[in-house]
Amino acid sequence: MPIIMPTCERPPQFTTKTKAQNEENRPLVFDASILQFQSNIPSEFVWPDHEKPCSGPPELVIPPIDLKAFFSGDSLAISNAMEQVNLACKKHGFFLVVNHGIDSELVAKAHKYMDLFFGMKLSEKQRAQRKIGEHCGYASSFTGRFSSKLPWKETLSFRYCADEQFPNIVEDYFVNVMGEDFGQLGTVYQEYCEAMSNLSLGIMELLGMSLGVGREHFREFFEEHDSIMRLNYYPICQKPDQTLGTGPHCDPTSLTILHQDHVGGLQVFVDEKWHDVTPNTDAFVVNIGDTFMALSNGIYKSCLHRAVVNNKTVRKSLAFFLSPKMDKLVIPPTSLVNQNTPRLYPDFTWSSLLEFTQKHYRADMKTLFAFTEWISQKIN
Ligand SMILES: C=C1C[C@]23C[C@H]1CC[C@H]2[C@]1(C)CCC[C@@](C)(C(=O)O)[C@H]1[C@@H]3C(=O)O
Ligand SMILES: O=C(O)CCC(=O)C(=O)O
Ligand SMILES: [Fe+2]
Repeated sequence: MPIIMPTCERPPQFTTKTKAQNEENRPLVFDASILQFQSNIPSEFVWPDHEKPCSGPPELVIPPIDLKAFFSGDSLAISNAMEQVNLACKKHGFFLVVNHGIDSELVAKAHKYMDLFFGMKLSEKQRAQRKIGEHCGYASSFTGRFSSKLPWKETLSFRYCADEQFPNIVEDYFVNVMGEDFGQLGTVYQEYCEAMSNLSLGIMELLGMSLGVGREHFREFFEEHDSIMRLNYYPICQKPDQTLGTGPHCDPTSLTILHQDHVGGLQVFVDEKWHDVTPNTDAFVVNIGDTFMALSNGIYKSCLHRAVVNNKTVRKSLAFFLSPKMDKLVIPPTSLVNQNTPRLYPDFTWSSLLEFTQKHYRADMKTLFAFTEWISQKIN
């Protein structure tokens, strides 16, 4: 059965189809289990020359932050961690954390169950198919959402709420969407999200101290967070220099805690060039997102990053996107706003920014700028 065919009906906003792509009006399907063996890749997956992966990028070398030392109460360790975070977040919004206390067995199980889920037949995975305009569910390269610059990846995204009203939200998601047989898988990701929730609130203490607004400020802001867990699965690609696993972007969310496997592929844009982030399976990658950049009144930068693929092996990453309650107003602490640093962004809710990225704009490196333009036009 032919795997990649011209795209079918025109989803709103995201599709800039040419007539040729619609002539056959046949469904575009990204079935990685077959596509990865095709020597050429379809034009929809070929990125423009200026965005294609570059050969031999330098490695980003930054000292990991030792969280165990920070939480030990040792004043020197605390000031070191605050300084490291402050420098990194003011420059590129990216840092690594080690001695984080997350059970390595739990991380290993989370990766193992990704192999199980994404190794299923496409029709099985499509039982969790993500609907247009929604951010949860299974997506295979967003074929129904975008029509060019398609990412070479499959994803499964689901919600995690740190709210006792939803004590088993992840387990329930898997059982309700995929069936009772997926209960164990749901339990592992429930535990993983709980661990990510604790870790991200701990990092919020460090960020608050490093910005001089106190340990509790951002921890309290995110106490009842409504976050997104995303499993990224990057199939082997025969033409890895033609495409991208995830295009260049800043995460619209607040804080991303990412675990990449041993394969490597994450790149961060620093000093005007792309840098490889060498895999370190004992570390978590942490990056500032657009919403936290607004919360810090632009002092901390939303990290510009992307993911490349390869022709040898599958790559996987686990991304936890910390986000505030949907209706919570994103307003920086008053101490970060003064004559020298006036307000950079308008008040907004996370739900409005999320909706913007899901229904009106493909998140990239200019999302927050485009969003502020969009809401100012809506007001005027
Ligand atoms: C709120 C979100 C939208 C995306 C997933 C989370 C945080 C990162 C965003 C994303 C990964 C940025 C690049 C484009 C995107 C479409 C993707 O490649 O997956 C974005 C996600 C999304 O809109 O589904
Ligand atoms: O897979 C990676 O290393 C990066 C993925 C990413 O940036 C994302 O999902 O937002
Ligand atoms: Fe990202």
